[in-house]
Amino acid sequence: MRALKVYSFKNIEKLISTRKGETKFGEKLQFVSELDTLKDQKAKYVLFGIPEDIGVRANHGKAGTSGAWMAALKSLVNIQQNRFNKPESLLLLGELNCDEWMEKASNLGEEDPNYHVKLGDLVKEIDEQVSAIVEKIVAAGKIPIILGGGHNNAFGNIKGSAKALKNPVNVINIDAHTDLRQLEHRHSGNGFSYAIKGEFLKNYHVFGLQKNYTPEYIFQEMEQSETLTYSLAEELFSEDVSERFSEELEKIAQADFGVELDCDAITGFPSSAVSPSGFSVNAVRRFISLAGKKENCRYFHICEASPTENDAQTGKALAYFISDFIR
Ligand SMILES: N=CN[C@@H](CCC(=O)O)C(=O)O
Repeated sequence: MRALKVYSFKNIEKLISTRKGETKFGEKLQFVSELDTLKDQKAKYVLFGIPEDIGVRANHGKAGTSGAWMAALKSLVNIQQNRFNKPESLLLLGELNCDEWMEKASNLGEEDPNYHVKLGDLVKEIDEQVSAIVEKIVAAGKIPIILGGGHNNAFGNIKGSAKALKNPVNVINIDAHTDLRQLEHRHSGNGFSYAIKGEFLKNYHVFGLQKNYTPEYIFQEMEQSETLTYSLAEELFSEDVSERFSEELEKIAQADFGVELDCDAITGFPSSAVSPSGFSVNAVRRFISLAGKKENCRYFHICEASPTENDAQTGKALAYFISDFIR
């Protein structure tokens, strides 16, 4: 965990716009000085960020997911503390300091024939750190909320949870893509393939998979498997989508499971693979709220958001997802 930057109140103090007579969420968040003391804390949820976009770049995607963490944090600390929002239940752990990896990635030449493979090597290093942090949080009996970063970090989340629980976990992934791409170099499109290979992932459901983004070999692979299932976005659009989500959630939530949200599942959401078609922000808020209430829910990962500079709306949406999950 050499790269974990543990936060204290000082790290967020300047982000909070205080107002007389009101208490902002950031004013009452919990902190810890060392990861090892987590189990003694009363907060149920532990939030940390992964400001990187190396996995996305290794997957030929649009860079920018490294900005999601700060955008989310700025909004989160400024929502209201009130009867609906209880910051005492959330411990702000900090961030995985990705500066060194980001620096190394930017020094790689895109003309290098091994450019993507070299980025993949950096992703592997990030994987190790993410899985070690998630393992510690889950082993302490807490629920990690991970804000990425690319969807490559699903691998570390799943591996860390499975190691802590000593069993493979289930996952429900709200996503336009399966991220079951080939076992080539590590990137944001094959986190779940590697989790299956490592025997960390058991039942996997993709909710909102889009027909236009999925290669035929992945459809075939999923159909041949007993553990991989999907709900097609095109079919969900004409149904009561929350009810369909609840049905799939019931199956996955029979055992320990994680919730993955790839923001490219949301219509027009600034993300690596932004899409003109998808779920509404409000529909996704409902899914998250339903999933967060399940007893077997072990982690929540929000990824692939790619806000532009001074894009407060994206940060707000990310903060709302966090507040919905812990409510
Ligand atoms: N995690 C996203 N994976 C998608 C999108 C790639 C992109 O960023 O454009 C995929 O591999 O198809």
